[in-house]
Amino acid sequence: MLKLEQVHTHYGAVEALHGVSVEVKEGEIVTLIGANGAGKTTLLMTICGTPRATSGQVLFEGKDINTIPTHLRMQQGIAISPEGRRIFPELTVYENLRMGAFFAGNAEIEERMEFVFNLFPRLKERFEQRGATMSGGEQQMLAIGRALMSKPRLLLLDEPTLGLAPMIINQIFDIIRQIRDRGVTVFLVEQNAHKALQVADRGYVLENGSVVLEDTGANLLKNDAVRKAYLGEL
Ligand SMILES: Nc1ncnc2c1ncn2[C@@H]1O[C@H](COP(=O)(O)OP(=O)(O)OP(=O)(O)O)[C@@H](O)[C@H]1O
Repeated sequence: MLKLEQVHTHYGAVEALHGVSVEVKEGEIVTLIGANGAGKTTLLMTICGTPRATSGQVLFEGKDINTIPTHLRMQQGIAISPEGRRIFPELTVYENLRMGAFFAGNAEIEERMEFVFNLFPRLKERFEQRGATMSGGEQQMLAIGRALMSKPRLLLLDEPTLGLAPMIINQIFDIIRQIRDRGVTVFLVEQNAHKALQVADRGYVLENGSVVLEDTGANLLKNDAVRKAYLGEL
């Protein structure tokens, strides 16, 4: 579904990704782990097109999307729940969700809203509440729900459990599984390596802008280098 081949991304003269190749197949949950500053957010944003890859290919369903602008990539079926959630604090839950389906007609919005409320009953209960007044976990649910409102085939999640309490973290991982089971492919960036690899079909380890390991989630959990650097074991 998604294939990055030898992708290089720069911020000005500084190269943040040094020839990264990553694949996400339809129906998978793929996890990307890595230390602070490794380039995880840059990788997700390169898929979205801000910034664009300076060389290499970003293929979505076989087509190179690197030359098309971000909003057209979204129209092709990619959505992101960004780092830090970036919900609209002054808007209500309902209004935030509508912003995620900007180009859809009313009937379609209702259908998508039902899909989101089914996954997140809490959002339905609070649909008139302003974003800013929601708890961290609720805001994260709203950010994921808003991304789902564009009816993506590929959902990119950037650190969805950052700063949340353990119980909420478990809920979010449970919801990620449910999203995949309902037909949306997931590419997940996480610092919470243990849970993120548990939920993953496959995973990648990014270090200093390069992929250094790739394997099934189960094998990465057993890998000595991963256990030492990312799981606090050994
Ligand atoms: N807008 C920017 N301008 C210049 N350099 C940037 C910019 N955004 C990120 N970088 C640099 O690119 C590198 C990768 O950053 P990135 O945010 O992708 O890492 P990350 O793995 O997501 O880290 P974190 O887990 O801390 O979010 C870092 O060296 C960072 O300083």
